[in-house]
Amino acid sequence: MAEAKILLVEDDAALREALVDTLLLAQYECVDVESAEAAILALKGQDFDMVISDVQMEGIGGLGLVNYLQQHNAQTPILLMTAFATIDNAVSAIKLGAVDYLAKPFAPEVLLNQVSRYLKPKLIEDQPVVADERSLALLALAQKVAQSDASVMIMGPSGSGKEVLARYIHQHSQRAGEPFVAINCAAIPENMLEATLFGYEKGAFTGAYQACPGKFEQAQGGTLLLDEISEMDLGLQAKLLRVLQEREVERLGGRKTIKLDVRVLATSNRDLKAMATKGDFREDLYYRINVFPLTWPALHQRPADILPLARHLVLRHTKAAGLAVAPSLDEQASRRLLGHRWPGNVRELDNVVQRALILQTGEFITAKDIVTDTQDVILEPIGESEKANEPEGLGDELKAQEHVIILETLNQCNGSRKQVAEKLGISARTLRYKMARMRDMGIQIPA
Ligand SMILES: Nc1ncnc2c1ncn2[C@@H]1O[C@H](COP(=O)(O)OP(=O)(O)OP(=O)(O)O)[C@@H](O)[C@H]1O
Repeated sequence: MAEAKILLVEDDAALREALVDTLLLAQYECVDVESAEAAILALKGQDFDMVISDVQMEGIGGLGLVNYLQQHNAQTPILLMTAFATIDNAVSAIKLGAVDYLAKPFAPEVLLNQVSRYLKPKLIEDQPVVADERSLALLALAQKVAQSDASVMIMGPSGSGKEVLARYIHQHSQRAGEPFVAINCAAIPENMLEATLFGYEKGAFTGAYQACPGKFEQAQGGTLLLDEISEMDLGLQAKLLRVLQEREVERLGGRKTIKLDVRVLATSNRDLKAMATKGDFREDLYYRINVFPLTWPALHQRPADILPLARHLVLRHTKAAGLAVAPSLDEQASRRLLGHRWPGNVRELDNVVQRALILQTGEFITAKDIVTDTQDVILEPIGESEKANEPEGLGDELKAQEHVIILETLNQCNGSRKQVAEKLGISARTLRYKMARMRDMGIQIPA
């Protein structure tokens, strides 16, 4: 799926870091360089949807870069920034082909307003929403695996997002333009699963009034997801193994074999290896499908995902209901979400969000609107004694200390993200995510 990718050119390192933060938080992908020359090299190696560049830099500078773009990438919009906001500069930049001009200093919203005129934010609708380091690593791995044609076994507890990850792999694979077909092996009656998977000819069984292609054929050229594969009976597992080995399928009651070009993904929330050891799942099928295993941790093991996911789900349901404005989560509601253990994972969070949208009034979702699957009463706002019992009590305190350390170091380093990351011994990317989460919690971060 296309993502908006921006090339940022700025020779002031601290400002560059701050601008990258602003763009990343607004869901844009961003590559940053410190000169127009480096920008030209980057433009030769990859495609960008937009360039944002300083004007006054050593070398050919921003105006030289506008010239280059006009000659080589005329369709890529370039937005310029300069500390010397003279009307002359603005006029010459626009004459040369820049789409617009920002006078420094400017607020992050001003930049984002300008950018959004030329680009749509990254599509998040079908994409997994993640912020926790563990989930980010999983997604990066999934993206790599997507490039190959290997079978992937996606594991994780119920409702953790296995199907979302399967779609993500398909969308990032060479097969993205071809069909993605999912079949839930647990939801289809045992006696129908074989016909549904492999298809059948007219008259193959009572009720087969006309021929019907199976899911394998429907996924031709694309990806087939065998959801909850652990629920398939052993007899059918043997037939599935044969289809995967031979790469061809024969419809029930048919004589013709049909060559297949299908990538197979499977999911399970049970321990398939243990099932195979006990003889409840075919070991040979297990090894054929488990070429690359990917596992979602339970939601409570990736707490940084909870609030971004909740916001995403609020937006999704508000949009589906045709409402123009989505309510925000207030601090107490956020604390309650972070304090819950989420046995039902993201699906439970989805239910909780839907309930909250029914219960809430006004601009905010408050703690009393948060009713988890194990509750049947509307709660009072969290009191001090209750807070002490929350599993995340200690976590919150540590987090608060971390926030103070980050803010103090930012002050000491005059806002230079690079120096802060070095001083704290974390990567610039980790720092960005930590700051993003702090902003999400309403903490003001100096520019
Ligand atoms: N990372 C995510 N980003 C956005 N939505 C998510 C994410 N993870 C899960 N969801 C949403 O949560 C719900 C459950 O996800 P999904 O069906 O992928 O889980 P699952 O692990 O396949 O569940 P099951 O084990 O019951 O088959 C869906 O509505 C899905 O859109």
